[in-house]
Amino acid sequence: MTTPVAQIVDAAAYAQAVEEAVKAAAAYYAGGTSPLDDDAYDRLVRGIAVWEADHPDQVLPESPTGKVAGGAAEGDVPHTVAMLSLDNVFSPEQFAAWTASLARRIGHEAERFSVEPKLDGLAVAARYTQGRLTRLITRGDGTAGEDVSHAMGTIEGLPDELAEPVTVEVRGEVLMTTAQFEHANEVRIAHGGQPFANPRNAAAGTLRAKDRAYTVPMTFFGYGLLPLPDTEDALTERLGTLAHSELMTQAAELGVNTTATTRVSGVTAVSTDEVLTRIKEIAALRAELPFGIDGIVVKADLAADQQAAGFGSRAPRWAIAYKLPAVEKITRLLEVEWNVGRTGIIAPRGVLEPVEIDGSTITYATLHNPADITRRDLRLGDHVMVHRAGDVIPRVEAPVAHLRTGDEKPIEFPQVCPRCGSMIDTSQERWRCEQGRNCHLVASLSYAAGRDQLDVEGLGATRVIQLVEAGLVTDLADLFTLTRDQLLSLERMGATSTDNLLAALAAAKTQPLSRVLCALGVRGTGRSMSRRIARHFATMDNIRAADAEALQQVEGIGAEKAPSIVAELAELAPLIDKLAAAGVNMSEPGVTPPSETTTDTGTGSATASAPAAGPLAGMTVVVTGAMTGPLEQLSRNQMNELIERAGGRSSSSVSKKTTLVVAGDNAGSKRAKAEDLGIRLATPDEFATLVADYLG
Ligand SMILES: NC(=O)c1ccc[n+]([C@@H]2O[C@H](COP(=O)([O-])OP(=O)(O)OC[C@H]3O[C@@H](n4cnc5c(N)ncnc54)[C@H](O)[C@@H]3O)[C@@H](O)[C@H]2O)c1
Ligand SMILES: [Zn+2]
Repeated sequence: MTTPVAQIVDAAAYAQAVEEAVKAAAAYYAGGTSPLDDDAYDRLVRGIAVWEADHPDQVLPESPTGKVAGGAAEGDVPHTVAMLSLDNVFSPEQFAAWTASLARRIGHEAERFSVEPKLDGLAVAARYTQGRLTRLITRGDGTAGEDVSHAMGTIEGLPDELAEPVTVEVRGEVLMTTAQFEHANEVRIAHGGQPFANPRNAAAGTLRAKDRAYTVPMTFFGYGLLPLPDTEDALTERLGTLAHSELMTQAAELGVNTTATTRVSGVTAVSTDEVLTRIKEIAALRAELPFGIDGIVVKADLAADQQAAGFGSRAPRWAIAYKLPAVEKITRLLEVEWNVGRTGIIAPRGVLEPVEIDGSTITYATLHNPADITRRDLRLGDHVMVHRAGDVIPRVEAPVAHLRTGDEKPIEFPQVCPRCGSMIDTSQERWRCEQGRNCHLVASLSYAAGRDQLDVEGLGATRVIQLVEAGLVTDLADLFTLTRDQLLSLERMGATSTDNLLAALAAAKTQPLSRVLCALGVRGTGRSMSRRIARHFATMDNIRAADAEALQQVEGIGAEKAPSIVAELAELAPLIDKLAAAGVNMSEPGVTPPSETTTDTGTGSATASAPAAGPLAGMTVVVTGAMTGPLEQLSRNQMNELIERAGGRSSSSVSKKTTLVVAGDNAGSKRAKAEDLGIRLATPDEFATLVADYLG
């Protein structure tokens, strides 16, 4: 992993960078939302450090470099021994370099290492006097911390009373497990608050908050145990001589939860290679852990090795954090899509400005549900924190509200099911299409009955829903076997409507193959593609007999699309058979089927239909603007059908390949482009004359 650095060009940029970092760190350590994600913050601080190395006489006193918590946290309770931070490495090479430098300091290789997860919470010192928990202190600036004793009793793993009446200080990380975080947000929302952005923020905010009307549990993991001054008992004397792993066992015996209870740590490894293997194992388990980790902490285990290595001003020299890639980044929420699942659940999905998280580019993230969007007050254009770990679906965690410009737009919720148009059941947090599992059926029937497909008049969404709900129709083919009595049994269905619908369905059976194919809703076969396929193959049997290669002879079907069309048609085989059995037309009028004999000769033009005849033969025609005169009533789809009946090919965009542009009233850019390219233009009237023989 590389460690990029913010470029700082002059003293003014330096001062600005320091100010930005100090503000971000202050928000971060107070449990608020920082305008920077961790990567961005680290980049900035590294840039500051680089500039300071070149300009040592211009270092600002408030600079975050070299300080615990970037100097952003403080307190008035002095620590007996400094509570330091950790230095970082990012790769096996950097880690090997660290162990080598450690060996130089100690005078030999470290005897053995303990390997623990780097828990993503915040450090606290818990003071026990004769076994009773008396004080809780944050890390602060390392020399003094804030008294957070009000949180005693709310932290699991940090008992009020130890198993023995000893006077010691336990150090460790306070965090929220995923379950605790979810619970905390529920409670907070119930009290009218905004949900926390992530478990770390939640733990920091909760630990520091005094006088809250409610308490939410957190969890403690100890990773340090030390004597307190002016005490003399048997334990105090021993503590200074114990290895880290032994200290952890001791802490556990006293009743404190330690990192050793996480299934990923407590192991002491002898060699650098073993440590690296362990690091890899822990990293691989990251997404499954019930709490967040941002790295792995490796410590020289033996007290003697630690003493020989000593401390720097910001971090001990006998421990190192092997950082894992950040799983959270800040990016922008551009749009919200509403997807309907198999069971009818309508789920919002955020479209993001692409952002790289842990090596993958993320463009979508789940937004949970509408209530969650409202609670978080998310808006389009917001900067948002996006979380992704392992193979888990990325999710939008929280808006970074103070980065708003005022141009953000509210997120619109759908009023009806975005797939089938039915009502939405909004009684649960997860919205659901009232059609449930039938949503897809309703949507596909409505589509098939649409104007550009089978054009069944009187079969709108409401009627489709009624038929599906009554159990009369379970697939498209069932429409064509509906009886008069069945229809009459439906509510609001009189004799006239029934007869009209039956007539419309009878007419639909005679629609050309191109429309039947389109009605099947095969992906990638919209109106014009269906027409091209139907004109090429002439019959449904021929289409179904075609393999991917044969399909690619149709203009616009490439190597990618062809196999998926073949596969989908194979899946639809029972439905197509059922439609044919119900008497639905399966051929394209006016097209000669490719002859069997030519197929056998394998001349290459095997499945091609006879060269198109008609006034538009060989021409590519684009229609734009409003049609008038004899063409006035024709929809754009009907115009395209007309073009193809007359032997031409219809297209929606003007290019060098275009032969003719039919430009009606208010034709805009397409007409202009045609003029630019010197393409022949025709008025609707001129065109109507040209294709007069083919007008319906
Ligand atoms: N987004 C922001 O604006 C912002 C601002 C400031 C800091 N940060 C982030 O905070 C991090 C730096 O924070 P830091 O200096 O407070 O600490 P750190 O996370 O770099 O490492 C030191 C801390 O690790 C913790 N820790 C967890 N598990 C441990 C274990 N098993 N043994 C020992 N210690 C363990 C301890 O609390 C210790 O104080 C960086 O990743 C930085 O990106 C972000
Ligand atoms: Zn629906």
